[in-house]
Amino acid sequence: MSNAVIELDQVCLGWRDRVAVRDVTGSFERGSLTAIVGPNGAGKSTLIKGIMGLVSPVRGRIRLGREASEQMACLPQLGELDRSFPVTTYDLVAMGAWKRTGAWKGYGDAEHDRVHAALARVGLADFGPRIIGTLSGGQLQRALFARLMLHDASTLLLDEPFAAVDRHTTEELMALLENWHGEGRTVIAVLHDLDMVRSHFPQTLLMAGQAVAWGPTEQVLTNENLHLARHLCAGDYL
Ligand SMILES: Nc1ncnc2c1ncn2[C@@H]1O[C@H](COP(=O)(O)OP(=O)(O)OP(=O)(O)O)[C@@H](O)[C@H]1O
Repeated sequence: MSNAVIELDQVCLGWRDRVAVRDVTGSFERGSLTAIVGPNGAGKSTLIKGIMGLVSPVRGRIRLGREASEQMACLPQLGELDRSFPVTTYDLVAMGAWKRTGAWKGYGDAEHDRVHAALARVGLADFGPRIIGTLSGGQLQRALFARLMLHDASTLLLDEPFAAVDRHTTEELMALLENWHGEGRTVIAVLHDLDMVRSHFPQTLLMAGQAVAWGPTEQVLTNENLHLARHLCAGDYL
């Protein structure tokens, strides 16, 4: 499968009797940095869930290369996280090491050091003991980025990583994301800010139930394609 980490072949994904993603074909190349954009309800999160294996295709195939199937990590939408769960910020971040430590092995010094380093890297050095329900939206998003660092995965999927985050935090988290890309990881992020996509993401997949366009960002985010996406998701907006 050439340099593709994830290949989609006429993928259709749905919820009960409703199709949310229709006939998407294409691939994410190893080391690429791709934004998935589109109006509300365009199927962006559903596609991420399909790639993660949380939703099975009703038609078509999603093929993961070996490194993606063994080393994939996801940053979920903030709304999908149960913030009332009584877990500390430290423990939330440490969960990222689960694949290395397993459920019973416990944490060695090296993993403790990694958690502290990740917390410090996202500006939460003193927040380890705080229960996650007491964090602001931006602080929680930083903690989720720290958890992704612990995963140390080669393929990273991020669903609206900058939602509920101020400009300063967005810039810091975007720098982290670009750093992962610079390290050769494959990064896929669902975003709404098209200016940010234009300035930071070389590849874009524009969704509107189906793939309207997929390729180099400047060729995808044309007025014509954006108009078509709005039309296909009538009633919604970009
Ligand atoms: N858990 C679910 N159960 C039933 N339908 C769902 C579920 N999640 C999403 N859908 C439906 O699937 C379609 C695509 O939703 P999805 O969340 O993938 O869109 P999105 O592009 O991520 O939207 P947004 O930008 O608003 O987050 C919508 O019509 C939505 O109502």
